[in-house]
Amino acid sequence: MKWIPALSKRTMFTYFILFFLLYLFYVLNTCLVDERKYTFKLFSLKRLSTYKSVSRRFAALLGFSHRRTYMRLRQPNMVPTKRLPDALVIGVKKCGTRALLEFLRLHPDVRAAGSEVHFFDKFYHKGFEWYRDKMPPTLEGQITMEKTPSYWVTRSAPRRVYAMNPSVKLLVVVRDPVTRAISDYTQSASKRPSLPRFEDLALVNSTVGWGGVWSVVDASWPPVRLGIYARPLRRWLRRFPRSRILLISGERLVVDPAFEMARVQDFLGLKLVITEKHFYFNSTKGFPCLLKSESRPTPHCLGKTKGRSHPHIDPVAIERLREFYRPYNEKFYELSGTNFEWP
Ligand SMILES: Nc1ncnc2c1ncn2[C@@H]1O[C@H](COP(=O)(O)OS(=O)(=O)O)[C@@H](OP(=O)(O)O)[C@H]1O
Repeated sequence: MKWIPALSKRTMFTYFILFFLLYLFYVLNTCLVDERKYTFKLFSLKRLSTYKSVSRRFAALLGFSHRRTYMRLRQPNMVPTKRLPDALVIGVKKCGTRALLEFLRLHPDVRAAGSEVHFFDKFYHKGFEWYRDKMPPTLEGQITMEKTPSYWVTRSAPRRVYAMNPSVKLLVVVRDPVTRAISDYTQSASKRPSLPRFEDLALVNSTVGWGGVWSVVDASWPPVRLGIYARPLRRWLRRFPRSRILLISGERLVVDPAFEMARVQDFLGLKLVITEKHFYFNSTKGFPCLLKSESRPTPHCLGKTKGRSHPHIDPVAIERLREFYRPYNEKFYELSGTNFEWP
């Protein structure tokens, strides 16, 4: 212990300062380590909010202040995390599912995967970890969402969705099945210009009893089959109560988006944020578009593939299709408890 008096006061003070700086450096690094990934975050002006929270943690670790804030930040749900969806847009193809999701994204409490994930139909074998990783990070109180219209007609989807979360909320956009079929056909024809006429695919010749030929609706053609909404709805209702499934009118989503979005926000338990002040009708496009918002600084419409002009269809074929769908629509109104009043 002889060496202690040998140290001058000045040397001891220098050592003290050095140790203190070392301690500060250690504490700062501890704060900068991402709690989930254990990687160091580099300083950048864009990360101002990160530094704000880091400074709070730093102060708290030093025992200065912000103790309560620090404790709050320590809770895992204050850090945005990827979660399995709380709500799904499960269908129906070509009924306005993209519009619904884009409108919902205006809500600060909604975070949705940008593209269709196709987990419950194509990638179920990849497991829930894979699915969760496709989701955007959300904060506690925010809703995680995804839309894949093909879930509606995937036979195993209701069981799989139920296995993920029996309390999940399901949204289904439906539209007059005749217009839906034409929209579906228009999309295919835009990719394959050599596609036969709609009328030739939707109607097939059938021989009737007395040897005559009569054209009947081809219910096996996917654009026609998909418009029989009663069958998939029955399958979903076997797993989920009607109160967990919201049916949205594709027609009203176009003529009165604010009204339909109020129903959606209510169903999802969100505060009413998306109102008529978010929309304007773009007469060139013939559809409602979005006014500038917090998330987008300029007004914008959905892309070119949404709201295409449809080819002229022979009114006789249209009438045949209407007759074909009528009993299925009635069944659908009965099951859903809503009369959509399609012609
Ligand atoms: N606001 C707005 N802007 C543009 N389009 C709108 C809008 N609201 C509803 N729609 C209708 O949405 C139809 C496309 O439906 P989906 O988004 O479900 O298509 S898809 O299944 O995802 O391919 C699309 O069908 P088409 O008109 O045949 O292109 C539109 O009729």
